[in-house]
Amino acid sequence: MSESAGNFSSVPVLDFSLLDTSERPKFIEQLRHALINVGFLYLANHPVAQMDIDSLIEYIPKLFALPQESKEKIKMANSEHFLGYSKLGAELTKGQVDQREQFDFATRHVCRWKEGDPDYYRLWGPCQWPDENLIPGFRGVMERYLDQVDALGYEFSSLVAEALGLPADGLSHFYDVPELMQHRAKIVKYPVVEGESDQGVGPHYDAGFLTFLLQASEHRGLQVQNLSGEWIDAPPIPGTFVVNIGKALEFVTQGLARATSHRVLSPKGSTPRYSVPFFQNIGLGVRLANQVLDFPPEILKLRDGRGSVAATDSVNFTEFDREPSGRVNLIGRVKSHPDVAERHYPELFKQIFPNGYSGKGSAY
Ligand SMILES: O=C(O)CCC(=O)C(=O)O
Ligand SMILES: [Fe+2]
Repeated sequence: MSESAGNFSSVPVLDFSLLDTSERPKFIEQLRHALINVGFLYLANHPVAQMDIDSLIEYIPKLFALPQESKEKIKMANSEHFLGYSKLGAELTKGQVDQREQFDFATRHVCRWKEGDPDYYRLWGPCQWPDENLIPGFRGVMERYLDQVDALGYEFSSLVAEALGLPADGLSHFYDVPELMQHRAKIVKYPVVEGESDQGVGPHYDAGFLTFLLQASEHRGLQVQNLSGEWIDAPPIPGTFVVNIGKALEFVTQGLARATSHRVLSPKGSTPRYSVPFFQNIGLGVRLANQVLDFPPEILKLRDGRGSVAATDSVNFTEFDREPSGRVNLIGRVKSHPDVAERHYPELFKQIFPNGYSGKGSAY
């Protein structure tokens, strides 16, 4: 194993409350290290209300316990926005079935697509919510949660800018116009599985800027890959988010902020693992290749000292060098959810799956 700084053996914990103290520079320094060398961090003492988090965590088993037919009523296949319910085994990562059941939600948004617009404008739109009578109060709690993580995401990206030697608003033009932004979140159940595969979700990168992950039960399972390719555990730490970097942020920071490959193993024991990842997006029309940022040489030096990333199984979202962000996202969605794509994006589906979808294709 090489000695480079990127060969981390655990994920650092950062204390958000330092920002209001004289120790602010320490936070920024730790953030810089985590961005460049790890690509993952835990965020403790963050501003999202613990009461709302606790209440969301309480709702999750109830959400999955809804009658199957009421879950199917809001299935993702209904939605050209890829929002809604996916039953166990409906999603692929790199052509392998993920053993997870999930609901995809998003921050409030009205679809802006109209005739003649690029098809990726259809990616964003309203959520499908479960019947309020069956799970009273859930929608309100989830919306409050999404609003708060949304705000944290913007605040955090200005800290990322600062840590990498940019002005605090150095990344904000990627967010387009806030009213036109939509961020997505999943509520996920990883059941205990019997059989050969323990792929909760296979090795992958996230697409966007930042991901804020709530580990909503006590199970281990999340693992992140260090530079030499070893899988490092990121067990749940109560009261924290796991924050990681997506491919878009890696691209625009010239690899300073690392998108780190990660996966989830199915839980052992007798109870399911639950999690809630929130994916912070950038504007659909932004072409990252046209956005060149100027980083101080001493920061770029830290990246160069890190060493390069070992070969990894995660190969998704490689199109940022030529396609607008929305198109990269849409391609990712088509590969993960071919059934939804076949229904709503038949042309693109045919391009990506020219021989149809066999259940074993070349999907992520
Ligand atoms: O469930 C988790 O802990 C992580 C999920 C994840 O990495 C993803 O959905 O992108
Ligand atoms: Fe992920």
